[in-house]
Amino acid sequence: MSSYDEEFADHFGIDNIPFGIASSTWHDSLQAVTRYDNTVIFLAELSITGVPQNVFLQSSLNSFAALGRAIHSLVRSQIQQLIREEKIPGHAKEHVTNVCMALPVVIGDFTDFSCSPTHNRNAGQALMGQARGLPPGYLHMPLGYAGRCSSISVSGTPIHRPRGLYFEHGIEGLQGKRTQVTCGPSRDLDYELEMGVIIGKPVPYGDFLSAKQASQHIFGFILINDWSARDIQQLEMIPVGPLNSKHGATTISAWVISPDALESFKVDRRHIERGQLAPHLLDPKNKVISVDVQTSVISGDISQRHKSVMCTTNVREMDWTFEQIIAHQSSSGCGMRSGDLLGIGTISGPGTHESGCMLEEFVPGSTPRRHYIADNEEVQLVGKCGPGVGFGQCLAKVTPSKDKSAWP
Ligand SMILES: O=C(O)/C=C/C(=O)CC(=O)CC(=O)O
Ligand SMILES: [Ca+2]
Ligand SMILES: [Mg+2]
Repeated sequence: MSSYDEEFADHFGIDNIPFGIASSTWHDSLQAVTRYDNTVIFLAELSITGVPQNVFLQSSLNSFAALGRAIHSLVRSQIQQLIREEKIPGHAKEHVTNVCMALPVVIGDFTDFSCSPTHNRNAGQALMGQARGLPPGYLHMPLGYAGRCSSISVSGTPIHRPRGLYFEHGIEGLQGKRTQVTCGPSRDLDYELEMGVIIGKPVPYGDFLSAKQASQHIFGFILINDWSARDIQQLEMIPVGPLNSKHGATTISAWVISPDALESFKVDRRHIERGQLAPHLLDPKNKVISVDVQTSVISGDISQRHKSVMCTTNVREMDWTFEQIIAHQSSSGCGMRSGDLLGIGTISGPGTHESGCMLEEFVPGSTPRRHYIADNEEVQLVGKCGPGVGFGQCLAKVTPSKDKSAWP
């Protein structure tokens, strides 16, 4: 793992106990780990009861996720007890900079929702040049689109600038005249600050969940950067939604934060003006998780790293909860597998510098602080709930497209 991960020791106190997948010189096969402070603990080395022996030696957390919340809670509390009693054996521990993190789960399906009213209003206007208002379904159900799994990578993995078809434009950007179409590396590569939920206990095909039942199927939460090539998106998304603009890359954070760790950071949700909801979407607890999230763009090389904070906001700004997006996704009877990923959408608040992506700064009439992401720049997302509980970072560098040619 990069030395920058050391900066996040205070996200991983005794009240967190996240789950991840890692290898190291001493543990050369990928396996299940947790993190306490700056120590990564290899779970197969611990005496933990209540789980099948080989679960922690697998190269993904899917089998562990499938065991359900009662087992996850039991394992978490046993780890906490071992840490408190200083009974973690030396050979189970490695410093965070000596391990290599991998994708925590094999993701079979990825859906990305769009639950921020601010993002919905601004993104449409910036892409199309005119105010659109909220889409007709927006207040009735969480709206989403199918993502792609083959290009999801773990924090620290460089991404390639996506290539595709888009309207040729000059400095006037996406608002320029939209006539000539070209094909080449995207010129308007953006990030999207998001959080996602990973499914634990599966939902059989044909069954569905209400929002009230959904929490039993949550394995945990991660940060997501839903990289978005805005020029490609502008040309392709009408009428069936984004495809290659979103599929070129998605970066997720390495540590899966459990619902148990987040329980004490639940707050009352803000009032949302909308009509009656379908019964499966009712969430009578009316609580949302409060996570302070931040996006930064990092330029320069290792000797002179310059970081600009682009956005600071909180996931409680969203109009739908994680339980509601799970309920909605399952309501067709599609079934859900352990490891499936559902993103909540770009987290944008209403205030200044609360936009979870750059596109929103390009709404006609506003003055963006900078252009989209250049090759060799890095984008860092960070999520923190409170003392000892956070997500660490979701970091990735943009490298040039493998093919830099342009057509025609
Ligand atoms: O609303 C639009 O025009 C654009 C939508 C998106 O970019 C899709 C998306 O990823 C939504 C989100 O992250 O909230
Ligand atoms: Ca998105
Ligand atoms: Mg993406």
